[in-house]
Amino acid sequence: DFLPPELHHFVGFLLRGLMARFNTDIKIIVDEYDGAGNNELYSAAQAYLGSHCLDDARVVRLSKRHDCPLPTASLPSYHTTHDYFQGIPLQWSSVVERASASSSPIRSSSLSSDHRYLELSFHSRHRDAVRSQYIPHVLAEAERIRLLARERRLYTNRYVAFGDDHRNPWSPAPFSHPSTFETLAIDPVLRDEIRDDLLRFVSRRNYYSRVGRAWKRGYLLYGPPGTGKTSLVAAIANLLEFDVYDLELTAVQSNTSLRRLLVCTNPKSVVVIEDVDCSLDLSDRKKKKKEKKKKKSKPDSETEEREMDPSEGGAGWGTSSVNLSGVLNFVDGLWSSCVGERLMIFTTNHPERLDLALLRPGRMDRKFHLSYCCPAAFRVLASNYLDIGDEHELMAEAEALLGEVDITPAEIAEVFMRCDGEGKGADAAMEKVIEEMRRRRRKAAASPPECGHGKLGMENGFLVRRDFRIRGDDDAHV
Ligand SMILES: Nc1ncnc2c1ncn2[C@@H]1O[C@H](COP(=O)(O)OP(=O)(O)OP(=O)(O)O)[C@@H](O)[C@H]1O
Repeated sequence: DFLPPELHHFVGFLLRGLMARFNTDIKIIVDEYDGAGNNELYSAAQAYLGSHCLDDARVVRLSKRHDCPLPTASLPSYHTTHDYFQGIPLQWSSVVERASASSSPIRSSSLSSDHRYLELSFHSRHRDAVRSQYIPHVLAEAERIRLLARERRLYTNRYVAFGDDHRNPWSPAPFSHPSTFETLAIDPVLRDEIRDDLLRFVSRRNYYSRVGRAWKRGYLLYGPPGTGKTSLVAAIANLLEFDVYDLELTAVQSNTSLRRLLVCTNPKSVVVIEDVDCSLDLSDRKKKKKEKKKKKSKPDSETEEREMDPSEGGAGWGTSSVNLSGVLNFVDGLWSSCVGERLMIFTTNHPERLDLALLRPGRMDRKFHLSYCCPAAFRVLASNYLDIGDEHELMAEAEALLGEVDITPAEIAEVFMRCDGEGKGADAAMEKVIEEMRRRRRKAAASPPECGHGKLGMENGFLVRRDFRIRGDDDAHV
């Protein structure tokens, strides 16, 4: 009190200098923000200290993120904990400076008004060991803790639709589609083949890394509408307990956005693009070139008409500028180096409209044809919807008719749904379906064979396109 303020300052300065000579401790300050954003070292140290504190500290701060089943621990503010690394005693303190008390330039650049930091103290003789070994150790441990938490994530699978929130384009919801491989009415051989392929895929983490391939698989599900493509996607997600990312290509602005979306997906996910032939122009480039040539040779008025035809699609439908190259990269680009297994499923009613580059193995590893209802699939539907089996008196007739007419599982399911379950209702439902199939058979017998061109088929497991035109019964040009 007797000293003038200037002397105060000077004496304080001298005393601090003197104490520093005797004090051999060193302090490292790890700020929460580093001026440009979050300081990764701060988060890593908090994760490291959290797991450390859980073991022996008297006070621990716990928090839980919505997508993580386990809470994460950290060192509470204004608390201190001790650590030993290779015999070096270390002390960590969590400090918060209120806005008015702090003069840090970093605080002003952060969003929070408080300045949070961790203070690491240790003896000066350990300076090198701390810098070159302890800090990397903290970072590595934090990464290990992060991966462990991720692995322990509960995969109650989610349905994630593509939304318009720019920062979080995927809007998740719990996935609870009831479709399973047991309820699916498809050829049992095909069903088992798909199931085996999926189970082999998910169990082959090491195999994929050994052969130098990204751990991903692409499926093309093709076939007429109502044959169970969407139901199969749901059954796959349920079988593997994967999240479903439902992507609407036309809603994606650009190839870059498409890539960004994919990077935002989690491991153990199915990315689905339904009716891919309808969303963008991903048609065969060779075919398009031929068509262009044809167009040039046609009169002007006809050309204009074709240019206006929206059914031709084309990159840039609506406001989207996603094109074939973007989709090819999306399916098989460098993004696939993202950690974890991913399944990509495209569905279409018209596989012949897709560019062959999209169909090649590596992009579409397997192509599954879901076709009209076969007898085995019919039995599954009859059992699920009507609770009847092979012994039903009309079963044999229904199965015989299925060999003659095309009817989809969706159409049969709809007839079954309209009747009241077991007993008389089941008989009536069977009769209705049989009547409908008889009607189709009569119609088919009365009408001439259909003209068409460009058919798709499977040959030795490969998708093959045969360009041919049928003009009549015995006038087929291949
Ligand atoms: N194979 C099937 N097994 C069981 N149910 C089916 C099957 N196929 C169709 N269904 C029934 O028909 C409805 C339509 O099926 P789904 O949407 O899976 O067909 P899709 O092939 O995806 O049709 P689209 O090509 O028009 O999208 C579903 O609600 C489902 O109940």
